[in-house]
Amino acid sequence: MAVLFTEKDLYAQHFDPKKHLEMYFTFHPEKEDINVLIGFALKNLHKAFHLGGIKGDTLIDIESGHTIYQFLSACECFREIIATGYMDGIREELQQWLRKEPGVFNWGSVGKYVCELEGDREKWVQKEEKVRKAIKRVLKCDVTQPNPLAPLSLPPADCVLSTLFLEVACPDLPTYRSALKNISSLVKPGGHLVLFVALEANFYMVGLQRFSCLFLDQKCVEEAVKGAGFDIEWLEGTKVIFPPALSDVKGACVLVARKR
Ligand SMILES: C[S@@+](CC[C@H](N)C(=O)[O-])C[C@H]1O[C@@H](n2cnc3c(N)ncnc32)[C@H](O)[C@@H]1O
Repeated sequence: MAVLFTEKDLYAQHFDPKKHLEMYFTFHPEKEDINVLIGFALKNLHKAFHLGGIKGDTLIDIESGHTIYQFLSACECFREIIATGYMDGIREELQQWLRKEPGVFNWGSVGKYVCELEGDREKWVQKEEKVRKAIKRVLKCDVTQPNPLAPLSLPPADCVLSTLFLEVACPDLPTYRSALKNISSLVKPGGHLVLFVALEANFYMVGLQRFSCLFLDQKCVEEAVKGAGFDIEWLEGTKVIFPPALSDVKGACVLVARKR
């Protein structure tokens, strides 16, 4: 029997953000396979923002969820970061981290890794504050809408970022392509799109709950990005092998594209 693609409702009811962070976002010697994926993302986001010179006034992150690793390099390059999320509960998780509430996830191991890439592992405390200061707003976002931030209408941003999101939210390629076009409307001509994508995956687990992924190869992603009005400047890919019970993901890529 065909497995149905995970709908939003299942995320609202069964996605455990704390478990997700514990499982996928702690550097641990015993989690070498998972470390490869997060390490790859951090190195390439560092390459895009710190070394690549993508900078400007505003960066919009599409479906930040409850994570902040995607801001660790970008916070040095933008005056304002707008975080977004579809679900109230998930946006609240991020707000709790911003308010430094007790029990929030400790991003120390991930943060220190990025600080080390920037030359000083010990500046993590300052970096954490910088991320908090840079995130000026946390907005509702729905990528199925032509203006994903409706009813707000914001000036087009210098950069739109999205990490590990569209492939878990879009059940098929037409929906994926259309969501990328909707996201594209938020970027100014000449502005950048930065994507971190899980490739060739059908599912990933959070605790005992299975969540779907749209199976994408690199070519599908490249074509969708070009079709949404961007020229790809660079793309870095890697192979990934996870414990089979956790996810059947085979690879990942970070790409940087510029809007025509
Ligand atoms: C794997 S997390 C990605 C979050 C973060 N950007 C990251 O890099 O880890 C997936 C996020 O997508 C959201 N999501 C999943 N399906 C969705 C859908 N159909 N519409 C809107 N959001 C969805 C979930 O609430 C969750 O926050």
